[in-house]
Amino acid sequence: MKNIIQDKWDVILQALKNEHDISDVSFRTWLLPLEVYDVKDNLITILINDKQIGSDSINFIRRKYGLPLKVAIEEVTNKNYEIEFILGSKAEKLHKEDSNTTSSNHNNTNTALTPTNAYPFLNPRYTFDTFVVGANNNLAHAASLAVAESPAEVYNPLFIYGGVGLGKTHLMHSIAHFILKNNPKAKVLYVTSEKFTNELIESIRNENSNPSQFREKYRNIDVLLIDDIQFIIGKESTQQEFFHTFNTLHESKKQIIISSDKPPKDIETLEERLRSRFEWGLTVDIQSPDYETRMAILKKKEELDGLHIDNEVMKYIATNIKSNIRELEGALTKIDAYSKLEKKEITVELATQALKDLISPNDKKEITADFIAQIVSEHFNVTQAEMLSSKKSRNIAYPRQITMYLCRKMTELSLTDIGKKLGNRDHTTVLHGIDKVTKDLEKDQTLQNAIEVLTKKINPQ
Ligand SMILES: Nc1ncnc2c1ncn2[C@@H]1O[C@H](COP(=O)(O)OP(=O)(O)OP(=O)(O)O)[C@@H](O)[C@H]1O
Repeated sequence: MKNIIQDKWDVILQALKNEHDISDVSFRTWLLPLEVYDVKDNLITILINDKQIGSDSINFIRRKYGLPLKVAIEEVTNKNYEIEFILGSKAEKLHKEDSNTTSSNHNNTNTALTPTNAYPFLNPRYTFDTFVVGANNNLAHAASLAVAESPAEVYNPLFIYGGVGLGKTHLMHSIAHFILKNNPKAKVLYVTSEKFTNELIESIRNENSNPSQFREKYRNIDVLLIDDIQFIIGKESTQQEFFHTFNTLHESKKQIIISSDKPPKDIETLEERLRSRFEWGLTVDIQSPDYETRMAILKKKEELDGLHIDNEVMKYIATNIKSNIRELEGALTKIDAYSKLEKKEITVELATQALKDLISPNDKKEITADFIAQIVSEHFNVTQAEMLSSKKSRNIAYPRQITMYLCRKMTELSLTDIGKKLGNRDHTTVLHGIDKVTKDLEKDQTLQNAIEVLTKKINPQ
């Protein structure tokens, strides 16, 4: 038989949401999955589904939502209850004895971040709202959201790892957006470790610039998100500088979020002192998505891009592209472009034709010019359309030349073929581009770093 709390549970949650202006994603992640497990006298036991959000979430939910939930219950029922949270996985073992370990240790202090200017570069599309949660990433998602709601209070640092193109950057940008939305004055800095390295090199090399400017920039922020940390590995001076940045921020209770392709223990050349610091907080992983999640991601992308693609075609893509979400999304874009170019309706047959380079029968993926162009354009924040256009401004022409260089190095394509793929350019233009990049590489360390990062992203083995 249902009790009054269970009867009114939806009303209680809604009251809580409205009262505290809780975002939809936070509501969906933390509150909707809560279940009333038991009500005895004035003690309500609430079940947390730790399979979905991880057992660490119990402390976060207790701290962040314990008191507001208690108040909402009192408002709706006119009765004062104590509440206690338990993990779903431990529920069977529960001794239902009276306990006062409820929200009494709850701490509702609101730590507003120091108001200063925010200056991140963030992709507006990478938010929690556009992030599809599945079994492969639910723990990473929950931990990211907890950090976004309570920076420097829960997991510090938060270390997110996973294979190429599985959503690490998307999650990091989501955290930054969320924090800035709550507090537009927070100083949030998102950088790739490559950029961190380049800026450090620049500050050491450039006589006019003062190394302390570099330090000031990195140590006077509220939240540092550093993406693809694996690329500073092996660079001793960068590791050393990062170590000091980390310590300064951590000591002054600033949030640090790090992403990598491997967990700290598997990064061979990582200095021991950094490794142990990375493990101070919480380490979460993102795995390859299962079929249902792949379908959900494709549907989300279809909706966001305003495409209309037949379900059978979606199934074809989701069945055949398994391990990389970037490729999954790229496939959808490619099919759409192919159908426009050929002026044909999108069918499974057309999809098979359009994706023949991506989906080969023995599942051995070819590195294509399209894929290289996609990775390079993401890296330099230009669109693929701009890359293929006739624009000659340096910020577009240089990534284009880098694409030419990488196509030459990483594929079997001829100069003529590369030119065709990159907006129908002739082979002398391609040759010129490749020569330029080759020459620059001899002396430009920033470019060397970029090529190293791009090569690893294109071909992770
Ligand atoms: N769960 C998800 N829901 C929706 N889109 C996703 C999801 N995961 C990844 N994506 C999309 O897949 C693409 C690649 O993701 P992202 O760049 O975040 O991967 P990454 O793990 O940082 O890759 P890399 O290791 O190459 O840096 C992005 O366009 C991102 O929006």
